[in-house]
Amino acid sequence: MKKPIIVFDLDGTLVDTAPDLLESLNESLVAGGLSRVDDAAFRRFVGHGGKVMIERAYNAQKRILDAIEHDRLLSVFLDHYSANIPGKSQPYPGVIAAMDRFTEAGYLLAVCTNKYEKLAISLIAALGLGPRFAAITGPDTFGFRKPDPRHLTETIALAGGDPTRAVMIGDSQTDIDTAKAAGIPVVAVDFGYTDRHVREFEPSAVISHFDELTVDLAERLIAAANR
Ligand SMILES: O=C(O)COP(=O)(O)O
Ligand SMILES: [Mg+2]
Repeated sequence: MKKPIIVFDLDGTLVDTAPDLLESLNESLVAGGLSRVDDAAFRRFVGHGGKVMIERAYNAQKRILDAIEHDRLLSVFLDHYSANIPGKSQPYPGVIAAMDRFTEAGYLLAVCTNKYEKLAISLIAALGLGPRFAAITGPDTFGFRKPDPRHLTETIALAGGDPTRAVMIGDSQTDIDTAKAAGIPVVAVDFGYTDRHVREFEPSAVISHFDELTVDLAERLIAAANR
């Protein structure tokens, strides 16, 4: 029988990557002659990967970005980001203990992120978390990215998890929309990267600390989804 599975989003959910993403974004904006952005602005731009983040920062400064310049700045961003992994990034409080609880209860763990797969794998490895995950997938793993539900369903399949006993954990509208489209319950953390409160996107549950992510909560959400 396939195992139940918890699928984590990465940026803003599993790991607080904001200081490093912001630094690398600013590196690319300065390379393009734009002003640096602050942490609050960054939270409006993140969620769909580095390329969209740069595009949103450009739009906010009312500048036109052609395809060649976009690719050049994405390279600046990616080179800076990958050279600095893990930087100041840290797993959120309580997330390691939460992963231990689920592993002990027989769950698989996976990561489904809009960060490129290579960056996600190297960040997770640098934090010493790699062996915990049955799959780590990015937008380039299958060729579709959240909110396309196939990014989530294919991650579950790759990990060997049971799609009828799966829960997604995320911090943004992107994650909530993805899970809903896949028919999978979703727990939103309220400490991640979004400029609107996650409650507005109507997740199955909201938590403010990983201590609240119990096996009992996951089982209740799975039971409700299968009724
Ligand atoms: O890098 C991003 O824009 C989002 O990454 P996430 O899907 O792990 O939140
Ligand atoms: Mg996120």
